[in-house]
Amino acid sequence: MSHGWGYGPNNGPESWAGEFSIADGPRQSPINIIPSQAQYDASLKPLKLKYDPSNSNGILNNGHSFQVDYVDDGNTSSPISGIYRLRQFHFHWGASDDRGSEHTVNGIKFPCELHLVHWNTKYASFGEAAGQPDGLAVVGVFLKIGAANPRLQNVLDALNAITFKGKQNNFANFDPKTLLPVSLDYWTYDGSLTTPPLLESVTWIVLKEPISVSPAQMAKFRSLLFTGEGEAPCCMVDNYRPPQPLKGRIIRSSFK
Ligand SMILES: CCc1c(F)c(F)c(S(N)(=O)=O)c(F)c1F
Ligand SMILES: [Zn+2]
Repeated sequence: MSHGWGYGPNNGPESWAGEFSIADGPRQSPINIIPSQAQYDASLKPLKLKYDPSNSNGILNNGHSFQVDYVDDGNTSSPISGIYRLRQFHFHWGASDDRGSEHTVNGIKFPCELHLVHWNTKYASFGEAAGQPDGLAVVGVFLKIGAANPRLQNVLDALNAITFKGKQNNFANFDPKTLLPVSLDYWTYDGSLTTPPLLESVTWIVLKEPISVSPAQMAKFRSLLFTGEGEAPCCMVDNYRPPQPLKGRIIRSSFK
């Protein structure tokens, strides 16, 4: 019997506050972004993302999503004001194309959302940074149904080997910068992890421009399982937390 948090009827986002009281905290994520209410901030720096593909370290089905991990003790890249290191990237998606993203824009849900998780190297480790209000920076990228995205294909082809929870495989020399859209215009706000432990340590950087994904590619995401080998299979879908109360926070934009 699998215990612990998840996305099912008995252990999903509405139940997380039972074990993680910060779920009702002042800076929870995701949120609904209303562009007309965002404040343009000319002092926001352009996003400079630079990664070393040789640091990609493997792909893992962690039972909630899948993630591509990066060796994060190498040289640093300075993607956001300060020195941040890429730790991993992962996705959230729906059972159908009408839902799946965590952030929404004017209440619109996208079928999928990519998260690139970075930590602030003013702290000694990811674990320490995750407990600090300025410890993490996550870049969020929406995926929108359209033409097949060739840059996603290497990642999707690797999913066949990690269908079950706990499965991992090599995944070398992948530059996640190739997944980013042309425009790096973004919204930014102070938030949290969107999964337990829901720590309020994330500066969110949500890109305005989505990348494309085809219906067939979305079916690849949905071929994963939340469950392990030998368990009754449960499709890995709808692994997203819905938008949380803004509680007076300001959303800033890097663009007019
Ligand atoms: C604890 C590892 C972890 C996650 F599992 C996670 F889902 C996210 S999220 N959805 O907020 O980007 C993180 F940022 C993160 F660091
Ligand atoms: Zn995420």
